[in-house]
Amino acid sequence: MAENISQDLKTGAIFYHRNPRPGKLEIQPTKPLGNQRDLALAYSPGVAAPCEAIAADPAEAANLTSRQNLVAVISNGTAVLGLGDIGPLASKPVMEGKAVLFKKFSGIDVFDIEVAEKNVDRLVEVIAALEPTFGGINLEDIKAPECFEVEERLKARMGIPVFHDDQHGTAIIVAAAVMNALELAGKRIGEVKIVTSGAGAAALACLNLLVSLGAKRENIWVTDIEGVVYEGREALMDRWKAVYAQKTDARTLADVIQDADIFLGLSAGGVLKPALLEKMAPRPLILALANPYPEIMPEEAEAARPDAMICTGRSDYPNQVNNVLCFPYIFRGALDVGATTINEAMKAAAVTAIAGLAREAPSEVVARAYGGEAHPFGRKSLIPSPFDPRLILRIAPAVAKAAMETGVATRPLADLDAYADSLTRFVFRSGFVMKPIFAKAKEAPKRVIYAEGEDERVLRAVQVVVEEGLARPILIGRPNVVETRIKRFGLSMVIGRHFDLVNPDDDPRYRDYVATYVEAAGRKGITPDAAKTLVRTNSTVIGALAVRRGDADALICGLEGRFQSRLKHIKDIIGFAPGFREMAALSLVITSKGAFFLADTHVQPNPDAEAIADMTIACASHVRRFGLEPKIALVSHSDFGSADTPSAVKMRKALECIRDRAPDLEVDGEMQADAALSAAIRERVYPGSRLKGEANVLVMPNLDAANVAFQFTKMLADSLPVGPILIGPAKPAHILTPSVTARGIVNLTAIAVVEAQAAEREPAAV
Ligand SMILES: NC(=O)C1=CN([C@@H]2O[C@H](COP(=O)(O)OP(=O)(O)OC[C@H]3O[C@@H](n4cnc5c(N)ncnc54)[C@H](OP(=O)(O)O)[C@@H]3O)[C@@H](O)[C@H]2O)C=CC1
Ligand SMILES: CC(=O)C(=O)O
Ligand SMILES: [Mg+2]
Repeated sequence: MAENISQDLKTGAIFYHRNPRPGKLEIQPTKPLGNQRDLALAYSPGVAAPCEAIAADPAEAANLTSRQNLVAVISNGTAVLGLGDIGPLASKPVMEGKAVLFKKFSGIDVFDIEVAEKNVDRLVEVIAALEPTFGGINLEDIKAPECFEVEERLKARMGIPVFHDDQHGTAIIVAAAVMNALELAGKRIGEVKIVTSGAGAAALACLNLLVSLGAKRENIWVTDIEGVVYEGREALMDRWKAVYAQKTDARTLADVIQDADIFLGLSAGGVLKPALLEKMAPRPLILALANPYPEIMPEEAEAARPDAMICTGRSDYPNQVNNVLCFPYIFRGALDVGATTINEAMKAAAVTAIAGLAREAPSEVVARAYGGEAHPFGRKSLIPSPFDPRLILRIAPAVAKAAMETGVATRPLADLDAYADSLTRFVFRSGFVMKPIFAKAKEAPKRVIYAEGEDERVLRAVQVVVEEGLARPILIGRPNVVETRIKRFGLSMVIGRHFDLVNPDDDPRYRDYVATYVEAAGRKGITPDAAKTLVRTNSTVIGALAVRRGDADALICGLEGRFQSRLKHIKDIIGFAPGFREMAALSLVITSKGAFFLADTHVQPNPDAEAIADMTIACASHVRRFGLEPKIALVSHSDFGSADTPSAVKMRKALECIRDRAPDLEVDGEMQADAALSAAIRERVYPGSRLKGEANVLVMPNLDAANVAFQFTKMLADSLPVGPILIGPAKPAHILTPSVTARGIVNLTAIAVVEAQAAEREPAAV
């Protein structure tokens, strides 16, 4: 079928695999190996200690080696995609590809193992002997019927999960699509007629799973290259296929497709002719899943049957049935509880989780992956997209729970909710650090007004805010525009029910807002006429006035335009919190090495020592809201008095002010950034610093330093930025930057709600 891949894609794929170095994988150590001692720990003689511990107690292998996170993807190359028996060496790019997907989607390490062996007995021996190395075995692209026997025998022999993905991964996704399609068509699984093209690994496994979910064997008609599988047929039969043999005179697909509700194609391209579709039952489900060229192209199927729901294996059409929707996550759940097998209950849990996710509102990541075109649940969105970041969050915990309930978990989890939360590390890297903020926000959600209520990122964020119960959103925007966009982006929130709307073209409070604006900013150059215009046209002004008047508890504005002009409106209208002479911005970067707060990244070009002290003390209370104890470094080019430049002197003076005003803060300076982040380096330049360990708050001498450090870390460390958190307004207000994502807006919303809660308790707290 390779001739059906475009020449452009072929050339691109060869280039991709060849450059900049051959293949798609490398192995990375996870422990340091920087000196003699590391060498002695990692290898001889130190390594003897973990060896002995495992010899004494094999369960220790899960604590002392990478085994519990290591899966073997094993093929003998006999049924590679739809390419057939191209041999183990030629299958290696597919197996390396699976390794990449395992790692990227669920953090699982994989050794791809291509075995030159077709004999079932010998293949089983080779694979069974690998048990000490791995936490699980993913069999791949081994042809039917041998694959059935290989898997059955390995499952019986091995104490770790053995999962032939072409069978069960495919079956799980197909079952989820079938459940959702039947729901939309108003049909019951026990009553539908299913016809297959293909009676191989994938097709038979799909049928077995559908039968376990309620499909009736007598309603299933199997066809393959020899035609209908009937009782008494001798050519190309095996005992797995024979299970579905019908007592019939029908011999071809055309003979059995009459009134079929489901066509399940797992065979070869082009075998389903449009004329046959006309015979199918109303609202049929067509699963044309041969790769890369389906049994029928979706355009042809749709032309013949406009009422059909259509799935293919391809990424360029809706409803892509691809086993990547499942294998990274079913193994994640299985490995995390030390499952000895992947059983029927675990598979059923995965089906339910996938089917359920398709019914949730589409996520921002999915919309971006599909150029803004994500379909809400319906005939074009029967199953989730492979890019849906929620797959791991839904599937892995469901699978882990099912493993525990059926007694196959050797390391059961004490707290499944905590486990589900921990999986956010694979998705939203802000997950852990933001967790306490989200939890606090949900306790007492506040009214947050969004100045750019028509913006796509804001609308997507507000959908999440509503679903997670973080705040009561108020959007500034025109009702018809907001409504149309909600529909276009496939969101489910409803004006008035889930959020409120301020229509800038027509709001009964217009006169009151103008009066408030004149009262707040009349002495700052805002004339009554200017106020009238701005209250109609400037959504930041409207939002800030709503916060000042108590119609909202916090403001989120920005995305596009100038930070400083928004800041001026906030200063003019909301004003300063008691004790503040200036505002400042605290930005958080979450990296693989930890979370670091930087100040002032956006507001004061060159703060004096007093202003540095003000912002440092204010930052400390913000950092505590994240459940973190602030460990603050006043950073500079100078290390504890090594230079007397004006900025070094300023930072030393700032330290004195802070020590006077907040003697208990763990803060020191001035110091270089490496001394801030490494206690060992700090100890060398100044033994006895009050700052211990690694700083988590770095206060910079000026805006250039802070902003450059922030942007540099954001880009080079592949980190996730949160903020900027505006410090110093009388009530919470934040200005988004152009690069913010919907997830970033959700984060800032939660922060604003927690600030509003604090401001309610203690007005000086913002
Ligand atoms: N979208 C997805 O997620 C997945 C798609 N697939 C695709 O499904 C197909 C089958 O894979 P798999 O089950 O692993 O392979 P197998 O080799 O185990 O099975 C192939 C089956 O298709 C039958 N077949 C082949 N050609 C025809 C034809 N012209 N008409 C009718 N039946 C035919 C074969 O019959 P016989 O044995 O008699 O030759 C056999 O029953 C491949 O195209 C593969 O890429 C597989 C897994 C996942
Ligand atoms: C997707 C897959 O596993 C196959 O086509 O074989
Ligand atoms: Mg495969």
